[in-house]
Parts: sequence; C-alpha cells; structure tokens
Amino acid sequence: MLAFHRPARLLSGSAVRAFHVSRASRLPAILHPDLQAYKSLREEKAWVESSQSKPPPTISSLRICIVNLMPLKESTELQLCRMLARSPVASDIAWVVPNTYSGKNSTPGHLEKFYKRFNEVKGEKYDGIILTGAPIEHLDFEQVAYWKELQDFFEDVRKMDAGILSLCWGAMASLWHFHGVKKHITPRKVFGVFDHKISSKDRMLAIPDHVGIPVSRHTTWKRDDIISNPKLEILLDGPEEAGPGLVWDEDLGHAHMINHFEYDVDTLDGEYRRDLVKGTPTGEPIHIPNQYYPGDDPKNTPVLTWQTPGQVFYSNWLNTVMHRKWKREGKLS
Ligand SMILES: CC(=O)SCCNC(=O)CCNC(=O)[C@H](O)C(C)(C)COP(=O)(O)OP(=O)(O)OC[C@H]1O[C@@H](n2cnc3c(N)ncnc32)[C@H](O)[C@@H]1OP(=O)(O)O
Repeated sequence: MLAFHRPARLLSGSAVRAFHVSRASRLPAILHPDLQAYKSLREEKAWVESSQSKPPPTISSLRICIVNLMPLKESTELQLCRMLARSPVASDIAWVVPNTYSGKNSTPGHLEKFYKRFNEVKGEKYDGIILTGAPIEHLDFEQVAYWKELQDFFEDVRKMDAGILSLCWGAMASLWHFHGVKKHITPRKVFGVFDHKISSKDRMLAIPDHVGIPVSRHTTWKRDDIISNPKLEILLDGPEEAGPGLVWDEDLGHAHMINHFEYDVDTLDGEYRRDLVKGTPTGEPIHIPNQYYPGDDPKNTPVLTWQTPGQVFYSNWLNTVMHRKWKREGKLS
C-alpha cells in the first residue's frame, strides 16, 4: 500500500524491505495452530508461529484484530494472513465477529474455537483493525443485523486510536459511519481486474503508477462525495466504472480499500462460475470478468498480476499502524 503518511524513515525502510523475500527481512504472523491458514502458510514457507508458543513481542510487533464478516471464513483467513505473514512486522492476530453474528455459512464450531465476540474484546487495545467485506451490499446499512454493534465497535476503535484497514463492504460501512459517504448501486456488477492509478508517489511507496486490482461488487462510491471532504484523500483511483479504490483518512489513520488485493488468482473465477450457476442478486446478465482471463476467454487460466503490489500495500499499511503506535507511545519525536 501506501506510505499513507509522509515518507518517514520508518516507512521508507520497511516498504523497501517488503520487496526482499528472505525470511530475515520479515517477522511472523501469530496464529492458532489448528487454523487451516496456519497449516497452508507453513506449506507455502510463509512465516507463521503458533499462538500457543508465542514468541515474545518485539519493538516490531503489532496486535491486529480482524473482524471477518465474509461467509467463507477459511478462504479469507488464508488470504489475509498470507499478506500479514509476508510483511516486515510481527502480527499477533485476534479474530472477531459481532455478538449477534450467526455465520450461517461457517463450518460448525469454527467461530466458537477461533473467534471472539465484540463483547469479549471490549476494553482490549489493538494497534490495527482489519474489517472485511460481506455479501450484504444490497442492504441499507441500517438493515444489517449487526449494524448498531458495528457502529459501537467503530467508536471503540476511534477511542483506542487504532489504524483501520477496511475492505469492500467494510470500507463502505466505515466511510458511511465516519464520514457519511454513501454507497451507490452500480448499473451492473463491477467485476474483474481494473487498472488503478496512484495519486501520490510519496504516499504510495513502491506501488507502480498503474496497478490492476480485483474488483467484485454491485455498489460504489461517488468521487465527488470523497473529493468534497477535506479529511479524505483518494490514493488509488479506478476507471469510471470502478470508481475510487482506496481512500485515506490521515487524521484517523484509516485506509478504506473497496477492492481486493488479497484475492487468490482463482477467486474471481470461482465467483464467475458461481454466478453462472446461481445468477446474481439483481438477475442481470453475467459478464466475463474485466481483464482477467487471457484473451477474455474463460477457458484460459488467469494470471496473478496483483500479488506483489498487493503485498507492498499490506506491508505499507502495517507500517502506518506501527508509525501511529510508536507516536502514541512517545517513541517518535
Ligand atoms: C461487497 C463485498 O464486500 S464483496 C465480499 C463478498 N463476497 C463473497 O462473500 C464471495 C463469496 N460468497 C459467496 O459465494 C456467497 O455469499 C455464498 C455462496 C457464501 C452464500 O451465498 P447465498 O446463499 O446467496 O447467501 P446467504 O443467504 O448465505 O447470505 C450471505 C450472507 O449474508 C448474510 N446476511 C443476509 N442478510 C443479512 C442481514 N440482514 N444482516 C446481516 N447479514 C446478512 C448472511 O448471514 C450470510 O453471511 P454469513 O454466512 O457470514 O452469515
């Protein structure tokens, strides 16, 4: 991501390190050893450590809370942990859902074993929060069963001065809560890989000027609603169809990312084939994902083009969280 802050020495050093793949330049993600993500990442040779034999916190350790509202929990856990495990900081990860969240598509027992509820983490201090998407963008926010709880959680996060990285529906929910920015239904599903332009090289350290990012949604932000708010800055801007991709709030240290750097190479393929079978909620014709299959032919295997910039994006976000933490703790002048 981004050196959302000015390119201070901490940020530039870490962003550069993110390009080096040796283990020495990274620190682990700390996970429950029974999570599938722990096992898969070990096989991938990413650095994960067991939460049951936790390495002692270092100056480069962060407490990260992931509010995972995605129905397919294990996929999202793996995708997000992959990004955190390849970064230059150690992330001690807590998984959290709202008190009233049922997780109707979750494996039975999964939430009980690996997740905490909002009421169980009340009073905890996290350095960074990741809030995922959820397939509920067709609902008004107030129709979401756990909306009131989420709003209370947002206010707790504001008090703990933690950085937020909000994703897709989570980004829409955050911008609505903190800034009153509305989401709007798009004429058709925005689906595929869309070219985004970075708006500031200083704030987007080591991200290419143009970067393709996976997008899958039926809603968007209006650019004018963001530009007219002096507290918000668009850091990644997509074409008209996709709209702004990443919005940064310097005061609160929040990054609102409406698209999906963390997606696997075949995630959009899976959604496309699911839509062909099940249809979309709006009943619209299913179109081939934009700039995804070589030759726009679904028989061809898609190519993973967003992983490296996506990795830098997540590392940079962690750096902004670290920077905020060190400032809070008086470690920076
Ligand atoms: C916009 C974004 O953020 S993109 C991210 C979302 N993308 C994805 O989740 C991709 C993968 N998802 C899928 O393929 C599908 O959602 C499936 C196959 C898992 C389930 O699809 P369906 O059977 O059509 O939907 P289903 O009726 O199970 O409801 C989907 C979710 O909406 C939730 N939901 C529905 N109504 C409400 C409501 N009023 N308040 C809160 N949650 C609601 C359901 O609880 C369920 O979430 P959960 O499994 O986390 O509990």
